[in-house]
Amino acid sequence: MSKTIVALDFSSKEQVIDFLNQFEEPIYVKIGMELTYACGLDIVKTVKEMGHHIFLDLKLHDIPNTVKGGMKNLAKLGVDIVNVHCAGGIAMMKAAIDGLNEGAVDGKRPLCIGVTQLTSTSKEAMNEELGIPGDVIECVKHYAKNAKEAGLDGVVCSVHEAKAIHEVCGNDFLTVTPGIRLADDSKDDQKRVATPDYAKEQGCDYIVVGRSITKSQDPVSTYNEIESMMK
Ligand SMILES: O=C(O)c1cc(=O)[nH]c(=O)n1[C@@H]1O[C@H](COP(=O)(O)O)[C@@H](O)[C@H]1O
Repeated sequence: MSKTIVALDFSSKEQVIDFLNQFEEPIYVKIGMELTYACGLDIVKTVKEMGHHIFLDLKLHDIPNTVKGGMKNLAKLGVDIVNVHCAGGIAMMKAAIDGLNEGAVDGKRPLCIGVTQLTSTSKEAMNEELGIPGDVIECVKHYAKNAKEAGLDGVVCSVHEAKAIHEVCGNDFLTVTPGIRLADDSKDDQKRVATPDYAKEQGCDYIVVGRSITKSQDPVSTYNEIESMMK
């Protein structure tokens, strides 16, 4: 199974198909809000029929009853991973799992992971704008413990917190890490970034990579290079 999840941050079905047609084997992809809001959830069916694994990244964050109902319907799509914001709290995360179990296809629900602090958030922004004191790693660990208590399968965090999360929540608890940059890439809007090599060293279960691959001159060779660093 691939360790690199490619973020399909495109705005049309044609762009997605052209991009995916370059790959000879199925890969792991992430369908997020840009693509879903452009194409609707039909895009999930299209990508699934091409044989790819899917992380459906809609980051649910609402009252427990609404998240439960939303997850029940998302579970029916037969994707591999879905997510919520840990900031929604333990009751909301438990409701997400209940909804996924209710909607599970053939008794198998998607994995559910919780977004801790976005990788675009710096310590300064977390302290001053969000009003959360302390170091990012403390907040991320706290959210990860809540996610585990609620029955989630793992969290989204930066590479810099993955090791600490495995220590606190166990090695079976998934760490999915965006904010991946190759040495010569710009950071763009990301703040807590790291290379694939460092992600491997820190024991990240999956890395999420968008622009470094989708905007590469040769996406397939960049993907292969990144994937080989994670093996
Ligand atoms: O949930 C996510 O996937 C996510 C969480 C997070 O904290 N940071 C983050 O960048 N992401 C997603 O990961 C992808 C990163 O894209 P690039 O910065 O282009 O590699 C985007 O699709 C983001 O939506």
